[in-house]
Amino acid sequence: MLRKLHGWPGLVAALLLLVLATTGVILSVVPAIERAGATIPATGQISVADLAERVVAHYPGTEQIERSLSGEVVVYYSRDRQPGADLVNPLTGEGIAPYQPSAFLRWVKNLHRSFLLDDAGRMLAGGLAVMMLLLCLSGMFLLARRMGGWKAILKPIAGSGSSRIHAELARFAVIGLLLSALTGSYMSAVRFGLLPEAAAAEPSFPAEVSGGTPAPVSSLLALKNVDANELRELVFPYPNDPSDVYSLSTTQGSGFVDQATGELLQYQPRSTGNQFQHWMIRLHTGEGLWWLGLILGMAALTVPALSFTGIQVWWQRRSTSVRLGEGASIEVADVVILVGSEGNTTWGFARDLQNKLNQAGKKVHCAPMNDLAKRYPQASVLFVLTSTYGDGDAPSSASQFMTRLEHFQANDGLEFVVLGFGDQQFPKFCQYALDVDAALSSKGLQQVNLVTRIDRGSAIQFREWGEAIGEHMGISLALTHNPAPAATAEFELVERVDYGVAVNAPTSILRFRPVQDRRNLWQVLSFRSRSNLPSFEAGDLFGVAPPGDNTARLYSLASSASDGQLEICVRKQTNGLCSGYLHSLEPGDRISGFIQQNPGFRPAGGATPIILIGAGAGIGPLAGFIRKNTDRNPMYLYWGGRNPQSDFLYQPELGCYLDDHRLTGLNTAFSRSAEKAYVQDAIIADESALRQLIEKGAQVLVCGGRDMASGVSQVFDSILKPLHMDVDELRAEGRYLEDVY
Ligand SMILES: Cc1cc2nc3c(=O)[nH]c(=O)nc-3n(C[C@H](O)[C@H](O)[C@H](O)COP(=O)(O)O)c2cc1C
Repeated sequence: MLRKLHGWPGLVAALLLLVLATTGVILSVVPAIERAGATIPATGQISVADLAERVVAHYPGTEQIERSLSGEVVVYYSRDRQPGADLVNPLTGEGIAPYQPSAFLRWVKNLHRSFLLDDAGRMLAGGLAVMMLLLCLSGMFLLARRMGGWKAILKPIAGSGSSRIHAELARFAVIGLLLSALTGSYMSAVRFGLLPEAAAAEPSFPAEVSGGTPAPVSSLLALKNVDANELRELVFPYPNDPSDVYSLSTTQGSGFVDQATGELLQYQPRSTGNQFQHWMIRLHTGEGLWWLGLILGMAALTVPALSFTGIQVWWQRRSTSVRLGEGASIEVADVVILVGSEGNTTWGFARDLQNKLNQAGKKVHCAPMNDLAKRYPQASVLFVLTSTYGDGDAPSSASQFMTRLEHFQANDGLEFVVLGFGDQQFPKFCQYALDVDAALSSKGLQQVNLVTRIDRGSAIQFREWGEAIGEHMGISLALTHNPAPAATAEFELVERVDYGVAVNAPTSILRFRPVQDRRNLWQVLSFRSRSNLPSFEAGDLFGVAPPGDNTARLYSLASSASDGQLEICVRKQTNGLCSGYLHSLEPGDRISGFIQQNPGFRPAGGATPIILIGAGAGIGPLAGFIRKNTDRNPMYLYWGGRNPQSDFLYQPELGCYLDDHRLTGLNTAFSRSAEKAYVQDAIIADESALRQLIEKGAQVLVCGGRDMASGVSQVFDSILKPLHMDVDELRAEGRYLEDVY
């Protein structure tokens, strides 16, 4: 609801608000410019009587003196029967320049007030001010929710992209925008009679005046008693008319002054209501408060960017908001999927899961977590897919889940699986999923496996989770959802190094450089780089689809963006469509591909010892990690190939890395040489050294084929046994990472 209240008015009003904001920015600097050009006497330095005397000395035909809240003093006079108006110096009364209000500023003011449309336009502007007020208030609550509460509102904002820029800008500008919107709404409401207008202090003309000989203006007591800085307006009596009076208006009130006695007549102070109204106008215009004007102007300056990023966020949410039908009813469903989502991306994953379960013959019921039923009589598995929001909190479609869970009755044998969607950059990574997992366990449900945490919508992690769950359920669960298919870019092969042909394992190191294109307008506006290429690290993935096939294959990257090229290590598979295509490339050939981040497979930073294990082409990302180890942290590589003469991938580079200590130790095993050993054998041979490293907190990264990885994890379980640990435990601590295919 809050989000709808924020989104729709924002979208409708964005264009008109841009007009209001742009004109507001222009008008906001006027008080500061006026203030900079005005001479302001010190308080108590001169009275209105002094000011009038000095002005009259230079302008004998003075009819009126006006002082703006910014301090500009204007005299209206008549000379040789011609009316004139000049800006004057209040200290000397001398003219500075003819007073010529800017026609451009008048036009801007009219555009700001009424879109140049009189009352209809004023009503529209008033409506927009109210809308802006709603946007500011709903936005403040959304921001507080995003930050995990009001107390955290000033903390650094996590996240990325337009949503983060929108939140940063909004936090900076909200007070200024709120003030402009509130005062603007008030002024419109008063103008259209929705709020009472406080009567202005308008004293009635005095019934009696002394009618005596006019005294010099400098001697009139009522004018001597008022400081010049308090003056708003002094209208002079009609010349040679002793029955006329001075009309005086100050910041405090209004009255008349007898031109002979100097007595103040019919004085009326401003009412509190009038003062309030006056302040509301000043707070809106910054008149007389030049610094406030500038603050309001800076806040208004953010409106175009807020509109742009707001529309982007709205569009992203819309394009990911395709929900599913509920599918099977609660009564008959044998699988239930509950979804916790704030920004809708989790629904895309849920849809894929639901489709694939349906394909496997399951009757699936899918609903928001807030719709948790009291019972699912036929269900044997409950999936909970949830994101985390705020500071480890529930997303909006799960806000009621924990309360509803208290009344939930699980049928016997109901198993559950929690899949968390989050972002590793947040300190409480997938915290809400962990909380839900603990709550379901405490209800007596059986956990299928530990919570899996998906980082930044990783399609790979989701696919791997699906494989594991499918295996458990005895069905094929080939999950393919990818929330943001990456934009492809063109790459040119610059170098290839071939290995392994003699041992029937053709493997090539392929090095590409991105082909630079001209950026289109959208890329410029959204700060995209020329080649569509995001920043990447070794271990991230390069996606390529072979000609005539839309499905991309993913290859682990052996280089990072700072290397200026994209390096992959590819083994040619028998009948492999994509690996065959890549192996057919010659330097100068071009291909298109994309980069997908894989933050779940990176070595921990700092002095933590790193154990790298791989076989065959799995060495690619591992070689990339070693290349980047310029801090010379302890790094050990265990790698298995076929024959040292034929497929010892990266042999020259590894020699250099050992020499310059980027690599601390290298252990190899070759299956088609005299030793006939696999990488697991090299690991076993080094068992006690590895155990010591693990005791020191080492992290293990494994890359290569699935069979090799499962062999390695078994070997590690045996190595860890004397430490009363196992691979699962290391995995849960983020100390055992795998990139397998
Ligand atoms: C304001 C905000 C706060 C977030 N807080 C967390 C958090 O505390 N922990 C976390 O792991 N992810 C956090 N995330 C990341 C989201 O959980 C992640 O992007 C998720 O994929 C969003 O899924 P949804 O669009 O279905 O809500 C946050 C994201 C945003 C925008």
